Amino acid sequence: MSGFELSGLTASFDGERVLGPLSLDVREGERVALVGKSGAGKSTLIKLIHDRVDGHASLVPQDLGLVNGLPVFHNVFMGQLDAHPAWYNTVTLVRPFRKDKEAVKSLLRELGMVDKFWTPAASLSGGQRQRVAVARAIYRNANLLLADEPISALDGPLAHLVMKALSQRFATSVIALHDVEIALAYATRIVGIQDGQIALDESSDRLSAADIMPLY
Ligand SMILES: Nc1ncnc2c1ncn2[C@@H]1O[C@H](COP(=O)(O)OP(=O)(O)OP(=O)(O)O)[C@@H](O)[C@H]1O
Repeated sequence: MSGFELSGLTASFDGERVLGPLSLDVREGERVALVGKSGAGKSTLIKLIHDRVDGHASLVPQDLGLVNGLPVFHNVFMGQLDAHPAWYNTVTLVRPFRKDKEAVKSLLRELGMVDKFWTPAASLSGGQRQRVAVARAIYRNANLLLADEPISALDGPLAHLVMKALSQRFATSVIALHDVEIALAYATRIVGIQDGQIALDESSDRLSAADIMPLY
């Protein structure tokens, strides 16, 4: 699965509708940025898409979902847990295979994190944790990327490094981004969420930051 066509997307909390009903079709090769103010419904939409594509996506959740007691290597390896039999994953916990170590190392090198290979996730900074979650999503190697604010803890150059790595690896993606300039630079399509509805849906080359600001 890479693109998708979803309709009837809704979410409610405590009986109150916070999202939808809305439809979202994403074609293969589209890079969609979800923008909108805090609380608009971006995270909820990403979670719904993830549920509806039945896990056939690489996911960077907002809470990252790292296992603090495990080193960076194992956290990244987790991206491919379901690609291996249980015995392989159990052996990897104690004595990882060389080919997996090399593959994870090369990814971490690209993200400027190779020196943290054996560092427990609990000892990482916020930006380092974010890059581990990004590495895990890349390592999973799905055809679709779903990411919720994957660069919110990164400074300018690192934010660009991560966005470039994600753009190179995933032809099709839906990424919630609070940085409008980055959204315009990396996405092919901007979907603006306001009060749980799609308030803007436009090709990014037809938009400027000023067109997006009314959403905030
Ligand atoms: N677990 C929850 N329980 C109750 N309400 C929730 C829950 N999760 C989200 N909401 C509500 O749903 C709405 C949409 O939240 P959501 O996290 O999707 O927004 P967002 O656009 O991702 O915001 P942010 O940019 O701050 O992450 C908000 O009003 C929020 O308060």
